[in-house]
Amino acid sequence: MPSRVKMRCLTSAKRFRRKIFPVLLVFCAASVLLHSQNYFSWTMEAFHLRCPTLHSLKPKHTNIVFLKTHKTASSTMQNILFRFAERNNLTLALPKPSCGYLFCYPQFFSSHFVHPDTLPPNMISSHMRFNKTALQRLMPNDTIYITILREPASMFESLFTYFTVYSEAFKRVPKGSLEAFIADPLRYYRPNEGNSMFAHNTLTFDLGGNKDRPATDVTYAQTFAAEVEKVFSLVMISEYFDESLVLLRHLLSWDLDDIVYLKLNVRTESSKKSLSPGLPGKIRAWNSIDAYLYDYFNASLWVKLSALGLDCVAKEVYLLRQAQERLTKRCFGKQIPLSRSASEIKNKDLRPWLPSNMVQIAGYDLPTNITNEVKEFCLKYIMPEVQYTQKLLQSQLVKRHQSSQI
Ligand SMILES: Nc1ncnc2c1ncn2[C@@H]1O[C@H](COP(=O)(O)OS(=O)(=O)O)[C@@H](OP(=O)(O)O)[C@H]1O
Repeated sequence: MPSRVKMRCLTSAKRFRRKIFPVLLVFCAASVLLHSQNYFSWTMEAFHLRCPTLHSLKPKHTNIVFLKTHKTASSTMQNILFRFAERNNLTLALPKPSCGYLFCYPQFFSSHFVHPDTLPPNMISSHMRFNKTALQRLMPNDTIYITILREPASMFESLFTYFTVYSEAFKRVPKGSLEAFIADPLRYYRPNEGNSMFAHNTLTFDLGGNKDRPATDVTYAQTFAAEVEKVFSLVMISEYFDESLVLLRHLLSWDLDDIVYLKLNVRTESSKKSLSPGLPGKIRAWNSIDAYLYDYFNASLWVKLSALGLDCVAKEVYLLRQAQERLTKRCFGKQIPLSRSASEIKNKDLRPWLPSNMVQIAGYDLPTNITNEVKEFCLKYIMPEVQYTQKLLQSQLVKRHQSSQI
């Protein structure tokens, strides 16, 4: 070979090696990440593709009030917060035993309802009737307030079925007929009797508002929505749960693994009633303040999503769902989790609380052939609210006891 040609070959070989080296490096790094035990984090790289970069140096926000509204996917959201609090060694304000697993609802929240050994808190997320002043006194100054709403017709159908035996109004209705109730609600509803909040504008009540203001008082609904907006940095929407979580992740500078979840507190198909045409409109009219709030915050959710970029949101939702599929495979060995009605679940700690035997709530059982490490990991995702609350209270009491002995 002539020496000039030889020289050219050697130079291009060097150039090739120089080019291939970074490619190989990237490939190796990707494959190490893919096969590492860190299940979800690798997707974070892809995350930044179409999204405004998260301020990676900004610490994750940890001081949070989540107002847990009724029948809105709030148990699923609470489970996300419970796991986050545990992983990050945070203090969660929990109800004192005499309040049950909620903060003496339906009374307005008071710091007297908090178990003293769960103070001072970083987070609070159990059912309560919202009381801004009491919470602002209890929580750190930089606390971020979040809540969740659901479309009023499907929410009311869920409330009606779930609280059939708790609400006097619902109990009065012949044959437990939702149609009969909504045809003439004032025949069955008494505003001042126990548990009346499950039968009229439940979201408004949970948010601390007046559930019984007349539907004609549109100014009340408008003023109330504006007040809620001033306090809550994010109002999630149950129908767009994953999109809401993307906003939450950006608001709090959290990672993808922080928002991965499995659905909790889902009724079995046999416990759901379909709504005949015309019924949703009547339900909205009866719950007119809730309907106003829902429309208002659904619109503001989409303004926020658009500001983040719908492309970015779609990408993150896709990655979240992929992470969920991997979680499901890891915990259940297949694509679809072992969801079953509460009575069929072998492990008592995994049976969701049932308000009566007239409604069936699905929960999860774990396969028997998984390692203890996987079991420990998966249990947290599927543990129902009551059992997880007890577990967290126990572990916070132990921690408090240990630190008082040092
Ligand atoms: N991720 C997600 N997205 C949308 N919807 C979801 C999700 N997780 C739970 N759910 C539905 O939320 C309903 C239960 O709500 P809550 O957990 O707030 O109920 S409770 O008040 O705490 O009992 C319950 O609704 P119904 O099944 O119609 O009763 C659940 O199916």
